[in-house]
Amino acid sequence: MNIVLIGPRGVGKSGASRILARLTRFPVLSTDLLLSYEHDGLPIPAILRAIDGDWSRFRDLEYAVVAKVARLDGVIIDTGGGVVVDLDDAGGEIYSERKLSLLKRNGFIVHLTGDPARLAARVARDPNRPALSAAHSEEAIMRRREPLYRRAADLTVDGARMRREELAEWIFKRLPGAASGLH
Ligand SMILES: Nc1ncnc2c1ncn2[C@@H]1O[C@H](COP(=O)(O)OP(=O)(O)O)[C@@H](O)[C@H]1O
Ligand SMILES: O=C(O)C1=C[C@@H](OP(=O)(O)O)[C@@H](O)[C@H](O)C1
Ligand SMILES: [Mg+2]
Repeated sequence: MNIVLIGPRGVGKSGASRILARLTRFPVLSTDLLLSYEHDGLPIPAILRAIDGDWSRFRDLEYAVVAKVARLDGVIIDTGGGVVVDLDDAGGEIYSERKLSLLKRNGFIVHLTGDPARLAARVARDPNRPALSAAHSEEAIMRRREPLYRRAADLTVDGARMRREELAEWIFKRLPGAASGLH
């Protein structure tokens, strides 16, 4: 079984993944990093520029990575904040049945949640996070995605409620046996 971290940008998925790796002895695979790996090491903003900012294509590339990584067993999957979405014909974000059904087949989905206003301020300072939309604020996008994360989640926890180590231990205690690294 895998452990899959989902949630908005800046909530602490990557940080929590690293601590969970220590506790479970599972390795971490980041979908964003694997996407970069498959594009000759280009960072995410550069991949987006190379596809002319086409988020629908980005979601297809992300899907291809998810399809591969979800076949592994005994890994922590650190996802990008948009893993729960695909785009409909009008460009609106909808629940990504195709990505989540793959991740859920052999994965325990841990949702980190946090206050969208605080998270939006945190990611605004980070040059490695491309703007998600010219039309909508990061905060509005995070609020709209919240029910999609909840729909996917096996476990939801407020990422800001505890220190990072405490948070990872809180999650670790609630993992099903097969995902705890103890089997
Ligand atoms: N619990 C926390 N308290 C304070 N800062 C945090 C916490 N979790 C993460 N951060 C900081 O927020 C930023 C985003 O964390 P990161 O793990 O990269 O989030 P994500 O992978 O969900 O986008 C980093 O600069 C990190 O140091
Ligand atoms: O929220 C999103 O749609 C995205 C989040 C990013 O990952 P982080 O959540 O690690 O910032 C990255 O996958 C890409 O920029 C798109
Ligand atoms: Mg991350």
